[in-house]
Amino acid sequence: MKILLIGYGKMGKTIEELALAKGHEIVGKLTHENAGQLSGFNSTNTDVAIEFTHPEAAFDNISYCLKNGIPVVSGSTGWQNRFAEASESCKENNGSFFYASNFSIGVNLFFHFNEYIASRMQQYPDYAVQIKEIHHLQKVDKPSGTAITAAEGILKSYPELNGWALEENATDEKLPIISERLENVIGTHVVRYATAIDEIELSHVAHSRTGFASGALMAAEWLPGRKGVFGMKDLLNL
Ligand SMILES: NC(=O)C1=CN([C@@H]2O[C@H](COP(=O)(O)OP(=O)(O)OC[C@H]3O[C@@H](n4cnc5c(N)ncnc54)[C@H](OP(=O)(O)O)[C@@H]3O)[C@@H](O)[C@H]2O)C=CC1
Ligand SMILES: O=C(O)C1=N[C@H](C(=O)O)C[C@H](O)C1
Repeated sequence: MKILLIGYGKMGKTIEELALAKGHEIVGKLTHENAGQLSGFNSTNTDVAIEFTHPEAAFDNISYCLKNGIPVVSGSTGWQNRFAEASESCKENNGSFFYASNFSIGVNLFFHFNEYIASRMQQYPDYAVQIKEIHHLQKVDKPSGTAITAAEGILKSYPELNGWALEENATDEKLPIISERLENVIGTHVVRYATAIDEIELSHVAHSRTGFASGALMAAEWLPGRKGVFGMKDLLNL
């Protein structure tokens, strides 16, 4: 496949390595410096774009692909306020759009178990629920996209909670998310149910970016030829 990498940072480079090993061709590698070259790509020279950039850049990159007939896989986080608009653009353009806040199979299993555990724990109100995420110092958004997806999975079973909030802004009716930034942490997520007596935790710890990159590549191989908005539940049948 002819793959366009929109974003050639930590994720773009890891995806490139896996894609080349699988015999794919990289037709472009876009960063801040050459972002203007995006206008040279279209459905005649690109089979699929993989977009891992920045909260400020993701929506425009995805829109460009959808308007120009390029199936697009995006993992950028921190732009969820425009996700509905991107989905609408996908419909209007009869496009192909795959989004995941986290592409690793392990995290998607974690999401699945998280929803099940929340549905059971909701019956034990003594247990206070919270999420903690830890990432490297370069991460620009907080909380992580993964923590937000996990929060949404919990909130389905906790109608008494009115959304999530970062711990520093949380009130009693919000699901608190603690965000920590530490050197060289790839991505750690923990859901904790605690009383004064004991606690129960579900955690996922990424040891490298390979899981994110291989999931994104799997999505890129799967997407072309399918029309609509898709996610990991579609790919993994979870
Ligand atoms: N869904 C998932 O599984 C995962 C998601 N992520 C998310 O992916 C995103 C990228 O992460 P990561 O690779 O670690 O970040 P990096 O900062 O390492 O790389 C970002 C890349 O995007 C480029 N970029 C920024 N703006 C634009 C633009 N307008 N057009 C083209 N390229 C642009 C940067 O260019 P330059 O270097 O010139 O600034 C850089 O090459 C983040 O939002 C992160 O949260 C990360 C890991 C997994
Ligand atoms: O920025 C990162 O590095 C990561 N971002 C994603 C997120 O915000 O959830 C996924 C992963 O945790 C790594």
